[in-house]
Amino acid sequence: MSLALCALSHTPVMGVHQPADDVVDRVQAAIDDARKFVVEFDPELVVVFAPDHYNGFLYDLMPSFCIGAAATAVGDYGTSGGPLPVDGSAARAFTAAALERGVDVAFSERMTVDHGCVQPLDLLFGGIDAVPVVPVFINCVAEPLGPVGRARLLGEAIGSAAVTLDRRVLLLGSGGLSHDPPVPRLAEAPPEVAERLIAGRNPTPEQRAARQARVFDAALAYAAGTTDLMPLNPEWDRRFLAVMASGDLAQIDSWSNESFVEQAGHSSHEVRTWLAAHAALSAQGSYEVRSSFYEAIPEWLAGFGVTTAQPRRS
Ligand SMILES: O=C(O)CCC(=O)/C=C/C=C(\O)C(=O)O
Ligand SMILES: [Fe+2]
Repeated sequence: MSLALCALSHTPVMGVHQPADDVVDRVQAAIDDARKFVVEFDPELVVVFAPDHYNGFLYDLMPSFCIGAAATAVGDYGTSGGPLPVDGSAARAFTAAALERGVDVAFSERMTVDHGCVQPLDLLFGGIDAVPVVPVFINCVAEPLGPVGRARLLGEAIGSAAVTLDRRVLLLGSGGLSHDPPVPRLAEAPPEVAERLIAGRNPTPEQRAARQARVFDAALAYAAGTTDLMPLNPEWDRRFLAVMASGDLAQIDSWSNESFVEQAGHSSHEVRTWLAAHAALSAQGSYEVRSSFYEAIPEWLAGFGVTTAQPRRS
């Protein structure tokens, strides 16, 4: 058995509204390097820690965490759609391990995932059907959220089960870093949006197109400095990346939910997926960061990071 990690940001705007060519080139080089790392590791299973953006998980039933034994991707923002090759027995084993350790995960035999889960698979594997996966949903948008440390305990539990498999397991974290995209919030939503956040599954193609256009427009306005979306926070991002690289992940337990929003934007909670992936990697002992890319990219509405890591070699 062996574990490896790749954590990277996702953004719906990638390829739609591009930053300067040199920025795109640097991101592409970082993704190409991460892909090379993944190909060399040759995972037999990929655990994807990912948020959802009101496509699979809505307020009619919103868990903090959910492990999928079967899953389908909605194919939003140009990402791959359709059934994922989920390893159901591994998903059930991870669920049992989490419950055994007191992490009350939900479990789904019919999970729906969106670009948060699929974009990294598309970028690293060229699609969703290359390697068996276990999708692990972490609620990062639908307040109220639990304490950030719960994601660390989830990752530790899943990692403790993953190391017992006689397989090469890639731990994939998707999201962040600092960013404040126009994801609706129930507390402030007008009635028709609130209804969508509660029970708005399977939008029509026109409804989905309108939602996506709204995000693209917000990205253009954000890059032009004409929105009230919160600024990216490179200092906060680099501090977070340093905590992940340190291996001393428990220190982030003291980061309050309010501080995430105040300092790094509402969707900075997506870094819970990075935290869970690093915590899972730590189940195999101390680890080392192999590569770390970071750049604040306003055109993509995100502090954009790509990290690869592996167990520390003696
Ligand atoms: O319901 C909606 O309008 C959701 C909007 C949306 O999907 C935004 C996604 C943004 C990210 O995934 C991101 O920047 O992390
Ligand atoms: Fe997101």
